[in-house]
Amino acid sequence: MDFLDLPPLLGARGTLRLPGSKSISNRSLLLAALAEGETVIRDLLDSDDVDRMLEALAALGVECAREADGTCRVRGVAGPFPVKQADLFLGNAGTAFRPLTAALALSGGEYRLSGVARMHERPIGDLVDGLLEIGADIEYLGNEGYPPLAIHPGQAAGALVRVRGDVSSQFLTALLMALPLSGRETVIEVVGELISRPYVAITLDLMARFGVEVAREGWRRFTIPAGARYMSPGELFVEGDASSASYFLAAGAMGGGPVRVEGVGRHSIQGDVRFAEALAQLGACIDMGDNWIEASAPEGGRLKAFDLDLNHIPDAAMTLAVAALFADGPCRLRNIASWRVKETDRLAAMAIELRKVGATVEEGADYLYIVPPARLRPAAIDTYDDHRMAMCFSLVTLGDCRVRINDPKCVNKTFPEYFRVFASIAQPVPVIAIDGPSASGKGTVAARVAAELGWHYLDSGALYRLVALAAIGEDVSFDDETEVEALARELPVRFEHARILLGDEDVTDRIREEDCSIGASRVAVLPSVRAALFDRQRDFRRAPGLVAEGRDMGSVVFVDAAYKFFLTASVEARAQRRHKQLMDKGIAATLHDLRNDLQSRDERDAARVVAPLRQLADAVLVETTSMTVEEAVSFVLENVRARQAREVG
Ligand SMILES: Nc1ncnc2c1ncn2[C@@H]1O[C@H](COP(=O)(O)OP(=O)(O)OP(=O)(O)O)[C@@H](O)[C@H]1O
Ligand SMILES: Nc1ccn([C@@H]2O[C@H](COP(=O)(O)O)[C@@H](O)[C@H]2O)c(=O)n1
Repeated sequence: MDFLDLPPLLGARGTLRLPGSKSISNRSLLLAALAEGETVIRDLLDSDDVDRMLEALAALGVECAREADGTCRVRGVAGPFPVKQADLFLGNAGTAFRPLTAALALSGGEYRLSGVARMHERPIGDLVDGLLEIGADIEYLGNEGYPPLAIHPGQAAGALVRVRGDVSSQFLTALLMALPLSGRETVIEVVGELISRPYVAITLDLMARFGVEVAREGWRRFTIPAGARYMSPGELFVEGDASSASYFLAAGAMGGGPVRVEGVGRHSIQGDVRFAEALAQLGACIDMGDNWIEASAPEGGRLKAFDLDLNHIPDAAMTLAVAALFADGPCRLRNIASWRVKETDRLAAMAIELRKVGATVEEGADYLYIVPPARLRPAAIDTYDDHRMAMCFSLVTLGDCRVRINDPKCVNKTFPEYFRVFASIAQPVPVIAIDGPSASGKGTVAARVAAELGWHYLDSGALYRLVALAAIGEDVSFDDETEVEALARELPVRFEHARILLGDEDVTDRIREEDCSIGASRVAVLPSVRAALFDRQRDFRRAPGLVAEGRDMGSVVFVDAAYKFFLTASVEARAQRRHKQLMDKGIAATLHDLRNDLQSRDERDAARVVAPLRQLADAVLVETTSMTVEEAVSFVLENVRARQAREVG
């Protein structure tokens, strides 16, 4: 499975431009298609769901020309679709499937509508029932109440249509947008409590811009006037997506901030801008202009625990489920039953994935109760082909916690550039990677640099030495990959200050002995052993920073390290250093043997297929043959500080 590893973050700050709103993009396209005249839609979202709508409109005889700058010119057909037969595939785009079902039911043709497997699990029966009531002819091609559908020419022209409002507000939206095609006055009565009202408000607002004013009595009764016809407004700007804004605003609130999103603001027609109000209730500092919103952390640093009814912002509410991980107590998200019929069963999916990172979660029929963990746990997050799951869980990284996002391309549904934009505001926990051959002094230098900066320190070679020691203890051959890998995965190691414990035994000095040095370089050639130690090494990356030394720190384990060094010295100098080191510890060794041992270990490290020792193009060379330890440490520190100063400047 394709995945994306995101590093732990120190914080988030910056400014970004949001992609266009999915809800506005797909509604505008359909209204422009049904309208008289050409509509120039600016800042149209470029994503999978919009592509499905554009493909469908093209198949139905509507000319849509999309330009590189996000402008789309739509030549309206001034009424029902001219193409009277079409087979449409609509992926998992609810904003295309539901409105097109209604519009095609009133277009007098033969149509088939299908989608991906999940689309066929998402109910549409309430909308179909409403359309049947006014004389449409619609057939279920699979399960009763669900897509795929066949639409036959019908006599859809009733004066009163009833539709349930408590499953999806898109059913009402679909009827509202399609019924002007009948030309008659039609009343829509909502049965049950209407959920997600702000989305219906977007529909009404856009219909009005296309010349159709709907009379509304509360949220129960809507009247479309007789003779209503859509007229192009000429030009229409798509606002930035307020649901997409939620991830960045939450990042600002959880990661210090400020993070500013441009493209939505106080005049937005999207209900999800009210996510900013919810964040403010959690203590975040929110500022808002006509076309931007900015979020920063609460004064006290930590978000407040919350208990909120989130029916009005069902999509952005998912972001609050992840924000709950950062709250100062248990949180309750209420009235979110509609999550169950979205791209996936979001209530179940969210509960499962929140538990993976350490939260205690109670999943109710229409609520989540989330108890944040004392410390977040790294995890591989499954995304269920749901863009919002992927985007939400990227925020876990703000808890000083790495995270793997499985199937990250699911964000293409609404925000193909999400991870690139997220990286532009993210401040990863910095890593200094120091690689080099044996006895070059990288351990000594790395430990001192870490102490000087107050950062964590990783001696990755110690892990390979520990595996070798465990193999010796269990009488396992260094070449037995399966057995050695099992030892590496289970290694009961603890790093306590300067001591290393294997089980309860202090092995700090033992692993430096000759048999462990040779054993380490033998087990290090085994790919599955390296894989088994991979995450263990990455777990050392914690705020405020990490200095990691070894052979593949910059090339494999911390590829994104901000600072990479290759520390080396002549073989002669290294043999002498090691000799002195051993003499000081009272361990006998000859220079000749040490020299041979170093050379053979280096050759093995450089020749292996996986993660060979080599100097990377982006690593700074530190040639220490004629340097003191202090000089080598200063060189690294000065180089890092100079680059930090350049980055700040
Ligand atoms: N300029 C120098 N830079 C770093 N270490 C030096 C230098 N000069 C002498 N040394 C000494 O070299 C010895 C070997 O250093 P160290 O154990 O840090 O190397 P290493 O590269 O981590 O080795 P290994 O890969 O085998 O663990 C230490 O005793 C250290 O004090
Ligand atoms: N990132 C690393 C670190 C070490 N190794 C192997 O382990 C041996 C012991 O390492 P020391 O740094 O303690 O000398 C070393 O010879 C390497 O074979 C590695 O592969 N990758």
